Amino acid sequence: MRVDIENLAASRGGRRVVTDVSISVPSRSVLGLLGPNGSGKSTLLRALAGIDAPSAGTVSYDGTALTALSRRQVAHRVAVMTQEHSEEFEIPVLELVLLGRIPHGRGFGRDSEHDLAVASDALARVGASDLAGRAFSQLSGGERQRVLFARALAQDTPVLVLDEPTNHLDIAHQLELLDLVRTTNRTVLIALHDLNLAARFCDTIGVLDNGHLVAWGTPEDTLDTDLLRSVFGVESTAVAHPDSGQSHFLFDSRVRGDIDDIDNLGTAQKGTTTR
Ligand SMILES: Nc1ncnc2c1ncn2[C@@H]1O[C@H](COP(=O)(O)OP(=O)(O)OP(=O)(O)O)[C@@H](O)[C@H]1O
Repeated sequence: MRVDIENLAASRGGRRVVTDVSISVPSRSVLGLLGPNGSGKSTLLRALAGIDAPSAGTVSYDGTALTALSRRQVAHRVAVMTQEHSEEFEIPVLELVLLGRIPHGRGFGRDSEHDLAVASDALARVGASDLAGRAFSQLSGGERQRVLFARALAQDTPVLVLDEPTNHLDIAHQLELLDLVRTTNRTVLIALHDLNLAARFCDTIGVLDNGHLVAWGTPEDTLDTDLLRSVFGVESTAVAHPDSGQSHFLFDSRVRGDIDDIDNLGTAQKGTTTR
């Protein structure tokens, strides 16, 4: 399913925090959103998933504006994994994953064999079958993240919106989840902080800075040391991966003078006298 974003603006708390974003995301491709803290990634994703109405512009799925669809129709098209989730879910993990089936069913307690099979399969795909009977509230941060990803998969939608789905995961589970994202055959809109993983797993990268889309294209065309300096305020070195040849960024330092206190701390810890 194609996702078109045209001249989108979005607000949080009555303040406009995303301005004039236009991107077209082809069906079954992965768009990675990058940007510093507070640059508007979550706000943009909320608008793309129909959680918040945009303050200007449109989001359409295969040519139909999200605002023209009912909540149920939206739930058939997009599954969302946001950063906010209740820590208080006392229900067992399998029940939580089954909540992803609600748009397909007729109500609570009416899960079919098919729903159970889809939910169990989703848990297996994230390597969390052993957690099925555990209370969600008693899981670790990374376990919760994998279970919530399983719920999104179980919703069985052509579009997935994922807001930093890997931030609690160990490296093996980060790679596993992003492998699933790549091979899931859906249109995926994903916010990430790890630039190297984003470059490896996303077809297209969009870089937000202070609510503006400042770069958009393939990872190779988009990410370079100048952009990382101007948007993230870091000095970096690009090296080619010995096998794939793909650029990999080594982060050297904050741009000098950007945060003096941190610079001073870093210098003191390294025991150097140069600044
Ligand atoms: N519920 C809210 N009410 C008011 N302002 C908000 C709210 N949520 C976010 N904001 C503000 O909107 C701006 C964009 O926040 P957003 O969460 O979209 O950024 P982000 O790029 O996802 O950040 P991060 O990388 O830290 O998750 C920030 O200035 C933030 O303080």
